[in-house]
Amino acid sequence: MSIITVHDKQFQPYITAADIQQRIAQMASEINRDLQGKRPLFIAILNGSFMFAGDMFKHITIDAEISFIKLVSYKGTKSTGNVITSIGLDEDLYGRTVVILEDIVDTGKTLSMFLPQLEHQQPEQLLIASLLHKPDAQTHPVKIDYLGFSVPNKFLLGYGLDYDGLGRNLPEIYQLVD
Ligand SMILES: O=P(O)(O)OC[C@H]1O[C@H](OP(=O)(O)OP(=O)(O)O)[C@H](O)[C@@H]1O
Ligand code: HPA
Repeated sequence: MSIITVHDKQFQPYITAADIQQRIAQMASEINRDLQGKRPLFIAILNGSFMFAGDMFKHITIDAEISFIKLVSYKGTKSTGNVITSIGLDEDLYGRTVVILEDIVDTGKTLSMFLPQLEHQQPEQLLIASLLHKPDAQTHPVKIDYLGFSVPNKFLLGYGLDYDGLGRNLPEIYQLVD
């Protein structure tokens, strides 16, 4: 692995494909152990989580379902501010064990705005699995139940994460060179 250029910026190798795969297998085995008999519904948040979700789900050996949703942000009223809603969620979450699959929790804003909408449907359990977390960037509290890697507050690329549309196809994760 070496330094790559995407658009106008340089990125250096940060997490190898092998390390990502190994960590995901460990996360999946924790989930298999914890959620045995619960028939969890995994909800993957597009676009970024598509690779993580696919690789994670291959390691899930208990009965489980998966659904993919896209979050849409729009301007609410003066009192509600910006609102995040989802498209593509057809399942009824009432009484279900739900596991959200995210590629990254950065500021935490996306999930902290969206999770109350899921909680409103009264799932039995609402769990978060995120491949990456930037604790130093977080401004909105989000409790992550299954975490792949805690990372510094630097822009990342690859394995689903993009820089202006490019780089999602990289099998490893790169860090912006500053
Ligand atoms: O914790 P936050 O600061 O809210 O950032 C995390 C969110 O940002 C990314 O999505 P993005 O909105 O870039 O869309 P994408 O998945 O389509 O790239 C990522 O997939 C998370 O959903
Ligand atoms: O570090 C990042 N890289 C790409 N997309 C992102 N979305 C939130 N954080 C990031």
